[in-house]
Amino acid sequence: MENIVLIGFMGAGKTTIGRLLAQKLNSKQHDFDEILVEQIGMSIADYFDHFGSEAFREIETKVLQQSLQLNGIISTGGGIVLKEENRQFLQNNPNVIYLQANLDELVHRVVLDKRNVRPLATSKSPDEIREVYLPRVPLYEESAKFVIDTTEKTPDAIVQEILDKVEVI
Ligand SMILES: Nc1ncnc2c1ncn2[C@@H]1O[C@H](COP(=O)(O)OP(=O)(O)O)[C@@H](O)[C@H]1O
Ligand SMILES: O=C(O)C1=C[C@@H](OP(=O)(O)O)[C@@H](O)[C@H](O)C1
Ligand SMILES: [Mg+2]
Repeated sequence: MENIVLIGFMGAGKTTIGRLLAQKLNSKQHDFDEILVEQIGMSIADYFDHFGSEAFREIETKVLQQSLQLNGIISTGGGIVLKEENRQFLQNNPNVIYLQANLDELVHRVVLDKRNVRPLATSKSPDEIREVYLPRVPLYEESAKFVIDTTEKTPDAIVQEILDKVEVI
């Protein structure tokens, strides 16, 4: 099976949808949230505090390069498109899906998600989150083969939409 790579802003559902897709396809999920925490040996929030975002982005790029060699469902982190180098890797992959939602819904989901502390979104105002979001939109668009609007859709409906779009055999 070709891999399927999910990109998009924080709260887009990359982790949630990736998990469901992997179950449905009887495949493995490679989730950046989990892989990065394991590699850095602390929470992402603590890593940002101690070492800063640049160091985090370096590790994230290595994780992307390793993950793209694997089969399965790859749930990236929302900042993966910031580096040109990463965008090129993504453009060379056949099944990169941009999970999109309107900003109000993304903010709402992130605020409600108590399992994850996101240094660039948790405890920020909606205006501050918009400042992070807006410059990223064209980067997600240029990195993806397919775009799926997840606003007001259930995870199951989104999974079905993805399966209708991509070649998974
Ligand atoms: N389609 C959806 N509708 C409603 N809530 C969702 C949807 N997808 C994800 N969520 C919720 O939004 C939060 C962030 O989801 P997550 O999968 O961690 O996003 P990401 O990995 O893209 O940051 C979680 O609380 C999750 O349950
Ligand atoms: O958008 C970002 O810069 C980030 C997104 C997070 O992952 P999710 O998109 O899975 O929340 C995580 O990698 C880190 O907090 C930075
Ligand atoms: Mg995630």
